[in-house]
Amino acid sequence: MPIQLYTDLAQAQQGPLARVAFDTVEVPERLQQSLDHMFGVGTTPAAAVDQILASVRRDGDAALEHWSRTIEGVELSQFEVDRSAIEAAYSQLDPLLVEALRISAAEIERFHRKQTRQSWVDWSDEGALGQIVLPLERIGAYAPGGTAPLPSSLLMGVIPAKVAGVREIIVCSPPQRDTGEISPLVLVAADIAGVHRIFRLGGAQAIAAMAYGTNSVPHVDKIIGPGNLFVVLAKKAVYGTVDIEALPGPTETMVIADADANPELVAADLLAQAEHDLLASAILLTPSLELAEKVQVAVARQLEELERAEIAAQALTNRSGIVLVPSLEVAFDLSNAYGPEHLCLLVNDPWQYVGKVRNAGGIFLGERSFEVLGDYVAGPSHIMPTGGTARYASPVNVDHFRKVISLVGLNEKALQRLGPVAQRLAEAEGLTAHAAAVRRRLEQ
Ligand SMILES: NC(=O)c1ccc[n+]([C@@H]2O[C@H](COP(=O)([O-])OP(=O)(O)OC[C@H]3O[C@@H](n4cnc5c(N)ncnc54)[C@H](O)[C@@H]3O)[C@@H](O)[C@H]2O)c1
Ligand SMILES: N[C@H](CO)Cc1c[nH]c[nH+]1
Ligand SMILES: [Zn+2]
Repeated sequence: MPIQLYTDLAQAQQGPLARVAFDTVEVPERLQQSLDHMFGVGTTPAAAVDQILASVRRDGDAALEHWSRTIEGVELSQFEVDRSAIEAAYSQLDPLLVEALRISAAEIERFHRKQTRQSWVDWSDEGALGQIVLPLERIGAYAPGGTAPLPSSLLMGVIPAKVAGVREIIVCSPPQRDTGEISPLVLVAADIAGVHRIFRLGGAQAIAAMAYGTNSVPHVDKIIGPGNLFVVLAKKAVYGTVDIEALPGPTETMVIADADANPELVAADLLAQAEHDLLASAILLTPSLELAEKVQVAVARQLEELERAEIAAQALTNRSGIVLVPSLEVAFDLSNAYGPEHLCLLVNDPWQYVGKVRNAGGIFLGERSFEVLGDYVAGPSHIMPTGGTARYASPVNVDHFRKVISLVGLNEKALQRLGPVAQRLAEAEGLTAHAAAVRRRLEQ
């Protein structure tokens, strides 16, 4: 069976439910072979990423050319896509597909327009305090495209930035191995989303280019967007030089299902996310042994029909499983400890469980409100935290593209009330210049 059934909870906690840090993740054989080949035998993903980042920082465009040749297998002398290629991309797509991208973009925009946060100033007889809310100046969005171009991820990252009012949005996405070009789907999505500049760059080298800047690629204030292990490790490493929104890495789905769930649909939802990446994870928690066994059989059968069966099968073996739990209560405890990117509730009356969820990127309620709808058109950004980071991180949203400046406009009355307090605290900290700045005013 391609997906293991765990009837022993302790075993599941050592297996698929165990959280492994991004930089110590067990590397699938196929990936290790490509690392051995390009970076030397035994190189870890983290060491490869460090090497890429250091060289782009040092050698700029020359390093980008080198890594595009070595990793992507394409010769690039120009990284930026010009306008004519974007216009040509429209003619390569079925108009119905362009329409689907537009509908998706409109739904994402509609959802994110709800996320309003205004500047405010609060006046009183002591003067005013407030906050100025400003959009970031320039952000970089990463649109994945290694194993498949993901125009949906571009829309999910860029549209919230647009709604926030970011002045300049650049995008990096990997060139396709056969053409050396970004997929027309991604180019059209970028145009619909209102991207300003787009670069044919993938993986850690794309993240390095946007973080440090090169002659061709401007450095940005913040990098957002999902990606594979290389993208996640690179974003983690450049944090501080730039901001990042979170660490949305290889897709994770956790399904909690009861005995009444439809095993064919549960299997379909697990496979839909397993097909993303060798390191994707798809986990079912259920108190019903009958459902667990039916899902196991359905996964095996449906897997055979998939074009990406090889990737999905590896993901199912590596980091996935069906776990028999004593009760739904225990399922929610396990889910909160794991903090999945997606939590799908295929149970009777799913709304009654929402209050039990403390850690998850997104909750999908019921059979008709499944994750693939969220992947494309529901409205919330599908860029969600993975690797357990849902304990503290959120899906991409408008606030990721805004910053706050505090406003302090106090008057004499406030000085008389608060000045002595500040002076006392300054003296307690041994900061006599601070204390003097207060005292001089109080003595005037
Ligand atoms: N969490 C989320 O919100 C979310 C959303 C969408 C997609 N995803 C995830 O995004 C990922 C997309 O992955 P992908 O691989 O298709 O595309 P990708 O664009 O993220 O990564 C491809 C790039 O990885 C680099 N790379 C690949 N193998 C390498 C190697 N051996 N050494 C150095 N660099 C290497 C290459 O530069 C390549 O262009 C998946 O894991 C998917 O699950 C996550
Ligand atoms: N499931 C992914 C988020 O983890 C997003 C995606 C893009 N395309 C299809 N699915
Ligand atoms: Zn998906």
